[in-house]
Amino acid sequence: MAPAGTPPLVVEHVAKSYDADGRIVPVIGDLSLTLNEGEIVAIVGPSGCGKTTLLNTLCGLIGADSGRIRWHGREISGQPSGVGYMLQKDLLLPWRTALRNVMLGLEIRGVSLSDAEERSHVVLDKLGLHGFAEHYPTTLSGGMRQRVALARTLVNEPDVLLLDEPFAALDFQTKLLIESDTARLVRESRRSVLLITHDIEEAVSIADRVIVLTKRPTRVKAVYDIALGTERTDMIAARESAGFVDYVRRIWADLDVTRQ
Ligand SMILES: Nc1ncnc2c1ncn2[C@@H]1O[C@H](COP(=O)(O)OP(=O)(O)OP(=O)(O)O)[C@@H](O)[C@H]1O
Repeated sequence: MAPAGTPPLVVEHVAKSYDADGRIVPVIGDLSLTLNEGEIVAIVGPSGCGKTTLLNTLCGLIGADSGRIRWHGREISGQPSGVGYMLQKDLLLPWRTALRNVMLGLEIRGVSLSDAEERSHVVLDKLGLHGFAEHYPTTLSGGMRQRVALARTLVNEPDVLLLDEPFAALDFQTKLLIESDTARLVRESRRSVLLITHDIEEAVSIADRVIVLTKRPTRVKAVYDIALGTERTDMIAARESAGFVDYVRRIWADLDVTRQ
C-alpha cells in the first residue's frame, strides 16, 4: 500500500509518437502532471493535440515511448486497478435494462447478483434515476443514459475517474445538472478525477486545477489553480461567481485559437 499522501497519479516526462505508414507523428512531446487525492483536474487543449492519446496512455491502453507513469506510487504495466473510464459515448448495452447495465462490472467481478443489484440501485438513486432502473437505454433521454453510464462507472468505486469529454453531447441544461451531480458524488467520496474537455467553462466551473496543453506535440502550457470561493458542487453557482469569467478569458487566450 502506498504511504498516505501519495498522489494517485504522477506523470513524468511522458512522450508518445504514432507511426502513420512509416511517418513518425509526435503527439505527446514531454508531459508531466500530478493528480492528487480528492482533486478534480481538467485538461484542455487545442483540437487534435493529443488529449485522448494521453488518457489512453495513462490507463495503459497504449504504451508510452518514454517517461514514467506512477499509479499510487508504482509503475505498472497494463491497466491500473481502481480506475474508472467514461467517454462521450455512453456505450450502454441496449438489451440490458439501466439496472443491469450498471450491474455488469460487478457481475463480471463475481459479486453476487443480489449484492450487485442492491449496490446498483443505491448509485442509480443518487443520480436521480429512481424509478428508471427497469428502463431499457432506448427509452431514456441522452442525459439519463449518461447518468446510467456514470452510475456504471461509480458502482465499481474507482479511486480515480478518467473522463474523456463525457458531457460534450448533452444539451446545456442537462450538462450543468449532470456536472453538478458528478462533482457532488466524487467530492463527497474524495475520488480523484482527470477530466478532458473542450469546454473551458466546464473546466473552470468543475475543476480545482485546469491544465492547458499546447498543440501537438503536446506539453503543459499553463496550470491554473481555480479559486472561485463557492461550493464546487453547484455548476450554476460556480459559473456565476466572481473570477469565473476572468479564468475563462485567460485560458481561452492561452489556447491561442486563431481563425484559419
Ligand atoms: N492510432 C493512431 N495512429 C496514428 N495517428 C493517430 C492515432 N490516434 C490518434 N492519432 C493522431 O494523433 C493526434 C492526436 O489525437 P487525439 O485523438 O489524441 O487528440 P485529441 O486532442 O483528443 O483530439 P480532439 O481534440 O479532436 O478530441 C491526431 O493528429 C490524430 O490524428
